[in-house]
Amino acid sequence: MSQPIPLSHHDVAHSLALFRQQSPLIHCMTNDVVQTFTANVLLALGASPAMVIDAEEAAQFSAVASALLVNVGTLTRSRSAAMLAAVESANRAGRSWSLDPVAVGALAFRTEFCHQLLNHQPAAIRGNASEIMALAQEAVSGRGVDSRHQSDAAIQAAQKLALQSGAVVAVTGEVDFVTDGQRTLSVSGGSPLMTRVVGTGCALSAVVAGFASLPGDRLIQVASACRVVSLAGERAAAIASGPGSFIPAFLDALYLLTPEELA
Ligand SMILES: Nc1ncnc2c1ncn2[C@@H]1O[C@H](COP(=O)(O)OP(=O)(O)OP(=O)(O)O)[C@@H](O)[C@H]1O
Ligand SMILES: Cc1ncsc1CCO
Ligand SMILES: [Mg+2]
Repeated sequence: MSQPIPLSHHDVAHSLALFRQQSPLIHCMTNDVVQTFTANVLLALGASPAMVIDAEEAAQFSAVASALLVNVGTLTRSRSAAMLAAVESANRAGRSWSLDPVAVGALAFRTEFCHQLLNHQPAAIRGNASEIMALAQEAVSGRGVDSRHQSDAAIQAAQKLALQSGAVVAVTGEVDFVTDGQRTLSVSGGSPLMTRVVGTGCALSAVVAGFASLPGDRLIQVASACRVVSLAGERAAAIASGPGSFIPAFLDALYLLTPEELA
């Protein structure tokens, strides 16, 4: 398997232009902590979020939305049934779905559920190093929702997970690595401040779900999602004085990003 190569600026510019043009409708089945932030991130970027969670409605909606996100951060038994119904319906309708395996490996029910979901053809999986290593069943000591591993330590796990599941896998941290199992791209940028507010990873996963639904090379689309978010994060951090002012600056930076300046 090849060494990571940097994502090209030209590819990010092209993907963002396509994302804005298509304005995907993104069905988010996400955790209770990040609902509003996730919706605001998608709106700032020019997509349309919808948080539909009842099992029957979710199955109905995932068949018509552009993309589905499943995030297990505040999973319950009944939510897992609704998520599975939505995933199966998205697959039947030929829609792509993506997974954020929050704290997988640390807790039994979500771990079992995430492994079950891997059999349902996810288009993309986005997690931190602990999560990606747990999902690929590498030896890890998961601590919950924060990663204890440098993302580069998880590259091999990400490649293995991509080959096992067929998904493009993004493992995020100081540098993000995105792989289809054969090719691996690196995305730098971002800011440590992104880890001092809740939900940047979860919102990134919703953006990944949207980009993964675009036509073209899915590896490049998912890496572009990571770059759009890391660039907005680094711009916001440059003007924020702490976590409180970071959030509005981050939404503004997402809104103001243009394909022209990315190229
Ligand atoms: N040390 C860092 N330096 C720069 N950027 C970072 C750093 N750590 C994380 N990021 C960026 O923050 C974003 C979220 O990634 P992270 O790996 O922190 O997700 P996460 O652990 O799932 O977060 P959460 O669960 O709180 O939503 C990504 O865009 C990533 O590139
Ligand atoms: C803090 C927290 N607890 C469950 S989900 C969540 C947000 C994950 O990023
Ligand atoms: Mg997370």
